[in-house]
Amino acid sequence: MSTKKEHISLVIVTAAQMREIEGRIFAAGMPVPALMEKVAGLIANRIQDLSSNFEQGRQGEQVRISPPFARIGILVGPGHNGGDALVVARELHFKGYGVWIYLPFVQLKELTSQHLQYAQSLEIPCYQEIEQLPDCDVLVDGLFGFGLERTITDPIASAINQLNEWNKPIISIDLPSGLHTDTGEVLGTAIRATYTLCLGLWKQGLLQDQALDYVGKAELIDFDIPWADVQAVLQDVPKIKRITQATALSTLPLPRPPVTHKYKEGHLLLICGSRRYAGGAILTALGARGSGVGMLSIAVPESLKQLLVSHLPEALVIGCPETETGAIAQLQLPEKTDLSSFSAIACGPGLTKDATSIVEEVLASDRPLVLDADGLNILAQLGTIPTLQQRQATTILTPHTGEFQRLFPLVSDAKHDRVKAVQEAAAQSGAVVLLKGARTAIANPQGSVWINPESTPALARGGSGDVLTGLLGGLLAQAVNKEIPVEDIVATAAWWHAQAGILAASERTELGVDAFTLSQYLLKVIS
Ligand SMILES: NC(=O)C1=CN([C@@H]2O[C@H](COP(=O)(O)OP(=O)(O)OC[C@H]3O[C@@H](n4cnc5c(N)ncnc54)[C@H](OP(=O)(O)O)[C@@H]3O)[C@@H](O)[C@H]2O)[C@@H](O)CC1
Ligand SMILES: Nc1ncnc2c1ncn2[C@@H]1O[C@H](COP(=O)(O)OP(=O)(O)O)[C@@H](O)[C@H]1O
Ligand SMILES: [K+]
Repeated sequence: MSTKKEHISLVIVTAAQMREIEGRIFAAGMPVPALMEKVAGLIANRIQDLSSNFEQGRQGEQVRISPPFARIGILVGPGHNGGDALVVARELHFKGYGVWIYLPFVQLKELTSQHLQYAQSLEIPCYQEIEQLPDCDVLVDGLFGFGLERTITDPIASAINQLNEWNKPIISIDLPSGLHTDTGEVLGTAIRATYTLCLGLWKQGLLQDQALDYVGKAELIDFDIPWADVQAVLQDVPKIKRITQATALSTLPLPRPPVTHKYKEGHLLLICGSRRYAGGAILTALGARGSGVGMLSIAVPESLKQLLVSHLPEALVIGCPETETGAIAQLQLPEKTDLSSFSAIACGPGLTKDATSIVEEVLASDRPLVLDADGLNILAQLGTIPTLQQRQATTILTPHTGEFQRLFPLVSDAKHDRVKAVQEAAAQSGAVVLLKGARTAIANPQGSVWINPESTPALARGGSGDVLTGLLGGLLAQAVNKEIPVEDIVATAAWWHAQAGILAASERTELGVDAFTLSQYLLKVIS
């Protein structure tokens, strides 16, 4: 992959940014029709590749969907998304497919109207009513792209609902029609795509959790947007980027220097577990082990010590005095050790809310700190923003949506726009915030955001977050004294964790990825 292509695959844009980039290309002399022709030609080729893979059983037989058998329905909207679709219709017609157009609009943009006129001159049938569209093998959705700003109403809304009910493969051009380009919100109703061919640059809405039921498998159609134009538009605004394998691997502590020792490779202190939640401590520790951290110390209630030692013989397990309820009552570190002895601290999984004083103690330390689970619930009780304002060192918070709402009740709704919510939370708290979900989003206080674009619902399972906390803590400890931005390390952990889930699910199904198994797949991702 060329450097430019690598850069392009990282970028995430809003509709306004895309329009500005597009405007620069046109202002530089690229004719609008030429760009549409180029883009739609690429889409038509990709649809040809994809549609040959859709097989449909008819009376028990398997039929390959390729010319001259294939019947393709093209859904055309009034703007340039519809223009793209009409060029695709024409190209597929010439390739020998049976093509039918559904176009429920009268007012079209000029270029779209010209393409319609030509398609009609080729005698490609065109219908205004969805009922008239013959039975098709595949539908191509060019109703709306990034120009959609208003809620879709009838009759288009009913037509979209009906198209979804047909259960045919649908390939959406740019984004599934009906999704808000930035938030991924459904504007009334939306096409449920099998594939989404995103044009030029990734649109932010495609990476928001609420869009995922509609997006299907998403891929980027690169049409050679000049990098200078992307930079010119994006340089002054907070950068929102996709985590890729290349970005994630670039911050891994590999290769190790030949001359080193265990403390140089990071010393992580985990503080986790209670009598009630013993397993969470083991899973967090296994995540930390997976990170390769040089030295691992684990503070647990005394009654869990033997259990932890038997699972992690390499770790230094610190048994602490416990409360009546079996939570850690006091951090009793070994002689000559205090919190400043550690490269990083990860605190929270399985603590219960009875460990408030422990969380206060780590918050008061000058060490980089990951807070998760009960660590976050306790922070919320202490008062997130005023408490974090006292901290000088790095803090990383790793909430799921429920924890996020408890931590940041005044931040805008994380269900509506996760990217905006995580940006606001990081800006207000000064922490790096990782908002868990199907598309985990990570923000730093300056507004930079990483989004993890690939994961698996196999991870929606108790304990998988504990593995992430340990893994992240281990990577953070190894990065101490290295000049890697903290949010990049957090992004690497999120990517690694998700990839382990994907790999495990591919070998064991989505039901086979318990948190222990997940921890065992971490190494396989990078080896
Ligand atoms: N960027 C690039 O580099 C390239 C972009 N390209 C393509 O252009 C697409 C963007 O095109 P676009 O700007 O024409 O907008 P698009 O998404 O087709 O829809 C807007 C139309 O819908 C209408 N409309 C809106 N809401 C509505 C509603 N609720 N119900 C009914 N109507 C509604 C709205 O009408 P109006 O608001 O004026 O009434 C307007 O006419 C982009 O996604 C990509 O496919 C490529 O060709 C080349 C490279
Ligand atoms: N639908 C999903 N798709 C992908 N990843 C998911 C999904 N649901 C949850 N996850 C991931 O699984 C992990 C769950 O963490 P968390 O909610 O803290 O669980 P626990 O506290 O039980 O360990 C997070 O990393 C989250 O991003
Ligand atoms: K579309």
